[in-house]
Amino acid sequence: MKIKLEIKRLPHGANLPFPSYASEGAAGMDVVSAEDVILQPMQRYPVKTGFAVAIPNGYEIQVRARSGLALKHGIACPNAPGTIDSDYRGEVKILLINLGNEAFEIKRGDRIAQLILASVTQAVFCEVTDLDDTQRGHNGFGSTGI
Ligand SMILES: O=c1ccn([C@H]2C[C@H](O)[C@@H](COP(=O)(O)OP(=O)(O)OP(=O)(O)O)O2)c(=O)[nH]1
Ligand SMILES: [Mg+2]
Repeated sequence: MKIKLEIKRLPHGANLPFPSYASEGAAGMDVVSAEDVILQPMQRYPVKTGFAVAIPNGYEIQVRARSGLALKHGIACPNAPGTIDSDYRGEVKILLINLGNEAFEIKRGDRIAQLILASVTQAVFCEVTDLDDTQRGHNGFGSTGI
């Protein structure tokens, strides 16, 4: 089953493909840049996509790096995974960082990241004075060994 997502093209997104799955079973929709950018080593930049979306209640979009760009050029999402809230109506931007040693050139239309539609359950805190006992208790951060 596929969830319908409303998408609005912005003027600078003219003629660009909307995010799409590169294979039948892909988890992420590849998203393309709406601008030419040169990302210097260690530089962060919010890359324009040229569209805005209205995500249904109960869902979010996660922005994740593309593994190929990460492996070959060190292109990562510093906020990984980026979060697009269901009530956000602004332009979707892809926050990238160049962790490589060389400048990385992005051309308008290049696939720069992938978008994953994911369900979200909101929580409400309910304060208590004591939590139930468990075998793990306070042990964490490698307490079970490597
Ligand atoms: O990679 C991203 C991450 C966020 N956003 C947009 C959509 C998201 O709904 C909004 C806020 O993101 P987030 O909650 O991660 O950032 P914040 O620093 O908490 O900002 P805010 O105070 O606006 O929630 O910014 C993007 O376009 N791309
Ligand atoms: Mg926030």
